Amino acid sequence: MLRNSVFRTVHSATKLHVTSSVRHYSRRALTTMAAFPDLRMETMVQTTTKHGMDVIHDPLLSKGTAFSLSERERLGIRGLVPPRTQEMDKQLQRIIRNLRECRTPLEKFVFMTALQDRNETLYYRLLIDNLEELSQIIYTPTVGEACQRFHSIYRRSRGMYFSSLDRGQMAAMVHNWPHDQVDVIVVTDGSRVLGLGDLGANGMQIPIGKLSLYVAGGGIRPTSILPVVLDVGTNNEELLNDPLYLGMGHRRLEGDEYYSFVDEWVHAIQNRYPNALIQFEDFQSKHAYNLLNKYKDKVCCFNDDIQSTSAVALAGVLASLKARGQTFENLSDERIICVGAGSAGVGVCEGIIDCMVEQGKVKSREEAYSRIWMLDQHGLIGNSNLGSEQTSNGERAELDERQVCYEKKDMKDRMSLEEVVKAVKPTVILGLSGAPGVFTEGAIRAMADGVEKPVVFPLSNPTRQSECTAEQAFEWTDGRAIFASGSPFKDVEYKGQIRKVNQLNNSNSFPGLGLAITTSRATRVTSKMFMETAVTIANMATEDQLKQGILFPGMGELRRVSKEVATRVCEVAYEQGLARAQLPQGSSLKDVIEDSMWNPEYVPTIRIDGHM
Ligand SMILES: O=C([O-])CC(=O)C(=O)O
Ligand SMILES: [Mg+2]
Repeated sequence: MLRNSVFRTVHSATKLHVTSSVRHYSRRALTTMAAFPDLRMETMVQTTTKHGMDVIHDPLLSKGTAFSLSERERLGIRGLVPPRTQEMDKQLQRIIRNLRECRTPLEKFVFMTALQDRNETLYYRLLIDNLEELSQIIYTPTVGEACQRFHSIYRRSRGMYFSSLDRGQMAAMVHNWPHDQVDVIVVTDGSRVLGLGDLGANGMQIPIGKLSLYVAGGGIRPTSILPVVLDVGTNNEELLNDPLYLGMGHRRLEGDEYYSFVDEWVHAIQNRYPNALIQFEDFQSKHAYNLLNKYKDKVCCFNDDIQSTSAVALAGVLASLKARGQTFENLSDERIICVGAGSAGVGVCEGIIDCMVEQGKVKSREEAYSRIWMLDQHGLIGNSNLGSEQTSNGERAELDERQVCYEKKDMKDRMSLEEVVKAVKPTVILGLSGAPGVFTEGAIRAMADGVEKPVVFPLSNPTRQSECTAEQAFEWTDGRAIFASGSPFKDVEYKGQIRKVNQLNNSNSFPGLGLAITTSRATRVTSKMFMETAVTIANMATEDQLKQGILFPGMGELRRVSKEVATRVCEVAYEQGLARAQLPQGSSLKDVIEDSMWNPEYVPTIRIDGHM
């Protein structure tokens, strides 16, 4: 099958389809290929200048025991691997057997990392074929533990680190990355890793995990991704005092120093990879919005925690409307409580407000704000002139301009969740607090007293940080809840009946977005793209699934979800005049998207000399 439309015209004369690693293809190489029996016409090939052990030890080239005899001959690896050539299915059998012998999720994580470091094709095949199970290892929740233990389990480098030692050097340093084409970069400063707080340079596992899903779910090429940590220090005392910690041993840069550091990095990246999509990930709230606002109109970038979380949460609420026998237009009639007023909480609520305003059923943005009650760690953002409940969480810092919009003038400040629930009778409760257990039994039972089908979405990650468990949600609502969580839970048996859980995670959104940006070569990421992502995801479940409480396809169908999302986002990119790629004539957008997705399979490797 044709993999990359860019090469369609270049190679149509030779009827030869090549992988994107092949940039320049000489007549000599073509003649050489014809001389080898495993290279048929109508096949894809990859080329390398490497030889011998260097091929075996390059995870992007290695096929382990799957090199054919003629490949072994021409790559100089005859005798360097066991004699029997094994097909990928046999390799997978061995890998799965070994994986099953790992006792803990963290052991599985280390095992998966080792596989990725040996043979990326096999790693992605295994991941795609077992996404439901293995996303829980390489992504949330296990990736959280892997970050906490990063400096203990560290084996081999992956990605790039830019530290406070590198100021003034970044424009040169980016050229150390070995690939000329980079489509997607995920960058973190490790300051708010999932709901686990400041983990400094240990946060590297997050960009690596996210990018694995870009490849597995969104079909981005493994050579075109770049995981990055901006090591601006850490304020985590435990890490600062740990001699094995691998990041910079000083406190975080702040203020101008911090922003000029990030600025230098963005410029360096723009210089070498002007077309790359930059995903800001797990930045603490105080910087997340500032960085997004600074770069979103200048650079092709977005903030995953603000914008993807917002898209999937909106998708969840919209799909839940259908599951409750209503339509998307009923969004403005919802009464929504959001627990968590950080960048994720505010981002999610802004997405919902944007959608209410776009639908035109509210008269003003202010009216839309009145549908959402926001709580932070101190309680409701209410009116302190009406009195204020004391909490044990110290003083509340001054609210920022985004949080202030949610202030409820007619309610006492700092009311507890349970009090707010009793006063408001919410239809939806969202958790973006990173605070495990804040959805208390009293609050959820009170919610279930007020509505027939309470929508309960504890979205904090990893699983241990979830605002409540799936079991609790069903127990406390007499099995009536519509449930979605950020990290995976198992379906729940309630009074002999199965209650369905949904995983409502950013991963439903970002791989498809990346695929769309890469295919269309869009120059910017817009809020319209996220809103359409939400609507696309919300339309994916069938009537039958909605009746069972399934709001959208699970992680196992990430490739299908990403394809749908990418198709719609691509359309938006063209509608908004942001796309630069010329689409091939006569193909549907969906086919172009499908064709551009990388699929892990072994293709014949040929050796070329470095001068071709
Ligand atoms: O990584 C995830 O599972 C979702 C996310 O971005 C976060 O919780 O920060
Ligand atoms: Mg995140």
